[in-house]
Amino acid sequence: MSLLEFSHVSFTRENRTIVNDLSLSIEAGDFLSIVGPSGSGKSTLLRLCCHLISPTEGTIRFHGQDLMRFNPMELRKQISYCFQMPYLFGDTVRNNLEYPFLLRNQPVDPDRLEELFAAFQMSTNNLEKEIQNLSGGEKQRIALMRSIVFRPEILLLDEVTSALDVANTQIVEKVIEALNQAGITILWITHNPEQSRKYANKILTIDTGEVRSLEAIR
Ligand SMILES: Nc1ncnc2c1ncn2[C@@H]1O[C@H](COP(=O)(O)OP(=O)(O)OP(=O)(O)O)[C@@H](O)[C@H]1O
Repeated sequence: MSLLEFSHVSFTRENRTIVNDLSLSIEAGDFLSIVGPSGSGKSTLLRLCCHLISPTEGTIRFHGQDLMRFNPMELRKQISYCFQMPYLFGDTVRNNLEYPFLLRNQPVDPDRLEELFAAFQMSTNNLEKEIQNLSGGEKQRIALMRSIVFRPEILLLDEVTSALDVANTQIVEKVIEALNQAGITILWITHNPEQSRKYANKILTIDTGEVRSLEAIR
């Protein structure tokens, strides 16, 4: 059984088909790069994966069960989505990184937060920084940290290095590679052709909402 399976999925809005009859199987441990022109439906595909939107037609199965039947809040603990435009809330970085613990009624684990900052080669002093004072690249990394405080089963990444310099892009790539090596399934939208081939075992090319190719490269 595939971990996540799309069969004949379409998504239509305002008489426009954004995803068209898409079928795709994602296996546990896959590292899938998603590429394709702007507006081809890549983000829409990720939104479908964690039930931020529902298919107009077709079925998505997670562990063999209809994704629409999972409680969306519970589902998003297992399938975590890191948005293209980092969405941070509250006043400080700490508010954002403590939120996943609150959601699970668990005490905040300072060691886990330290471990995350160490992985991203950032100082824990950033915890007290105000969101409005963060750079675009800092926001991107804090949003990514928040998505992985608790390791999800599937991590959905939407151009998460677009605001980062070369050095920080490499740091983030290594974090993501390590997560995949630890068994987390990754679906990663990237516009960078080199990045798309560096770590992935499969490359999905979509265009006008349809699968153009699914290439196994490892
Ligand atoms: N809920 C919606 N209602 C109407 N149009 C939508 C909706 N969601 C997406 N679209 C449109 O569908 C198309 C595909 O959008 P999507 O964000 O999935 O593309 P993308 O491949 O991720 O693009 P980019 O690479 O530029 O981020 C776009 O033209 C977008 O405006």
